[in-house]
Amino acid sequence: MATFRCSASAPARSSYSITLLPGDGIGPEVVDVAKNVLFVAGAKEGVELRFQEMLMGGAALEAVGVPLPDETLAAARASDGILLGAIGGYKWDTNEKHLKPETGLLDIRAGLGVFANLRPVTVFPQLVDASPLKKDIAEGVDIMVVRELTGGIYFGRPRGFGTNDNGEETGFNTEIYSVSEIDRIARVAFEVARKRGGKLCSVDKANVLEASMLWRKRVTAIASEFPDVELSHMYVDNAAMQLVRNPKQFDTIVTNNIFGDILSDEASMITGSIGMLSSASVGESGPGLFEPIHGSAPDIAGQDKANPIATILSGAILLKYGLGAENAAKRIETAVEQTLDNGFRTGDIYSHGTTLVGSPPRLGKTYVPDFKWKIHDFSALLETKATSAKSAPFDLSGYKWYLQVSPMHKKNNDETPYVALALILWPYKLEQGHTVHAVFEVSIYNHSNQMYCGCKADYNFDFKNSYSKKECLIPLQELLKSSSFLVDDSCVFGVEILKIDVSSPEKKEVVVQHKATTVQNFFVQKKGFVEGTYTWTVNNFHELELKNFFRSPTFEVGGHKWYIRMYPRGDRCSTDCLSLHLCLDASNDVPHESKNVAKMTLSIQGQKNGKHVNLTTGLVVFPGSWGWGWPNFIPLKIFKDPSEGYLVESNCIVKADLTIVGSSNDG
Ligand SMILES: NC(=O)C1=CN([C@@H]2O[C@H](COP(=O)(O)OP(=O)(O)OC[C@H]3O[C@@H](n4cnc5c(N)ncnc54)[C@H](O)[C@@H]3O)[C@@H](O)[C@H]2O)C=CC1
Ligand SMILES: CC(C)CC(=O)C(=O)O
Repeated sequence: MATFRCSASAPARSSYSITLLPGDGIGPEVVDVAKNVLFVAGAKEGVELRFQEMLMGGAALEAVGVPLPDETLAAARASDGILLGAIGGYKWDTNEKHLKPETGLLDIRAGLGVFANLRPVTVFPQLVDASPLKKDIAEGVDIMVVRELTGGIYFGRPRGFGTNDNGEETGFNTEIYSVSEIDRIARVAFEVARKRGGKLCSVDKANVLEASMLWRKRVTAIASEFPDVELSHMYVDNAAMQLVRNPKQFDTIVTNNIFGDILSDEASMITGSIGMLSSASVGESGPGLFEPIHGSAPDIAGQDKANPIATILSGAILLKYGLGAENAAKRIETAVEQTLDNGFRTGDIYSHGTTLVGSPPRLGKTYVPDFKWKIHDFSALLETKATSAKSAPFDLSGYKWYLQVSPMHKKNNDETPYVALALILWPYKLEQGHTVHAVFEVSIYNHSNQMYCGCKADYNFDFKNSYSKKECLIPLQELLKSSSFLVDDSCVFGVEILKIDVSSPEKKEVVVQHKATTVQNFFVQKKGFVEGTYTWTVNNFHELELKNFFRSPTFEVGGHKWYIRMYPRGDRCSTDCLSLHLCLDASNDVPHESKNVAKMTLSIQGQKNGKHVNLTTGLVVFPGSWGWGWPNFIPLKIFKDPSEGYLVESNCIVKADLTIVGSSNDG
């Protein structure tokens, strides 16, 4: 007799509503990823998923003052399935019980009547090395923990704080189970065990606790309904030990609420990380609640470190058991396996020789951007070894902006190259003392779900800080292997500027003018880059030093005439540095339709020890452009220090290396 709802038997439909409860900490990060995965898997199998995000936990406390708003419970009840991230955080740890995020979680479980919590503990062969247990112990482990979820000590009454006979403060809880509560979870567990290896181990503390004594009595009684399942009993302290000594002895475990909570966290480590364990909570009727077993992990929240697999797999069980959409679920399971096969790992499951990736929650859905930049022949861009490429400028709200892509950007302490984007504000229009605070989204187009996805960022631009921080979007290897982002060796990047605040002596607010989208194409030359080098020896620096700037003779590379401009005391954007720019000669006629894209390196040669100062950037030759360079090329103190060898007597040597890597046009 099946006593829990499994909608594999529900009538197949093609459209379902899913309630998302992102919650707190890493909850929104992992739910965002899982949502995208669910969307794509569903779409590929003709299953339309309509998502509705509701408040819960600390997020709900902040917004409406309660951890489980009535609307959230109502929306969850009315939907076909619920995907929950995690709740909780330091901020609410000392709140009164009814104002704790955890109370919201207990209330939704009770409110939905999801008394049976199924937690699969499966060691992926690819992750055996990530397990802290020896390979021969961890390999092949496949356990199902069936945890009772709406009874026991988490809900039992009386509970509270009091005073004992000595006048001392006390805290107390009640571990209580009724026969019907035990019988129904036992039946679920026997059903589950019957479909698996046919072995059920009931875990309790019947040597001490009355609630456990009743538990053992009833589980034994229910066993008579399942003669094909072999039942054993184990005390919880022994079970905790056996799980690390010999986990393969277990097939299905059934236990109460608190023991299930603790033992499944322990068991998760056999698989490598708590970030791997999904769960399904089901009741006799109504939608199921699907959630990773981990909490909100405030220690890593917002740091791009969360492992989203537990939530992604919770999404897969939602599809399979919640909606009966087996094929879409299978797609997700296969995708997880392929990701692991391809060697991608978040930090919690990282092992030597694999590729460390951040959880990609940063790739949340973004607006369709103001500025779209399509890079054709992306792999050829990598061959140029360009550290970055810059778009031609686009105009917005009275300023000139650029997008910069760095295809191999490395974060601190992380060897993984990422494709990163930065927004650049052309600084020369900014007055001293003006700061432009821009809130923006940088994104990459996902061809699979036809969405731009990326992350939100903000930056205070001023005339000395014209490049925003580089925002890592996706590991380069992941981009190269994906069919979602890279199509025909092309990918599309974007930036949407959401808000601009200018603080200046006459403080003004700028209304972001969302005009027609600007589109640019960047065609990377597949081979045969045009290259040129020019060396300029300045013989009389001390004489020229009195000028604001001076220039080299003209030289020609790639059909353009160039010269180098030096500001011996720095340009208006520099701070005690020598400024160096590469400029286009006025006689250039730059065509409107297609502009050259180049990589340039300027260097000042070390004449004593061969230690040169080199700086490299990408540039686009567009009508009206006159130069590119660095206000702070080298501090004047170092440049003029005779021991450094950059200025010898009054001589210095400047070199320009130019490579035309492609062309750009307006799309
Ligand atoms: N279902 C839920 O929403 C649960 C919520 N909580 C709440 O979460 C908060 C933190 O509790 P903790 O005891 O620290 O447990 P936790 O599960 O949030 O974190 C324990 C450890 O595991 C790591 N971890 C967890 N999930 C991870 C993931 N996906 N990827 C990589 N590492 C991960 C964390 O960084 C931390 O070091 C508390 O407020 C607690 O009440 C705890 C357990 C369950
Ligand atoms: C946060 C608690 C309410 C529950 C818990 O730890 C869990 O169910 O994993």
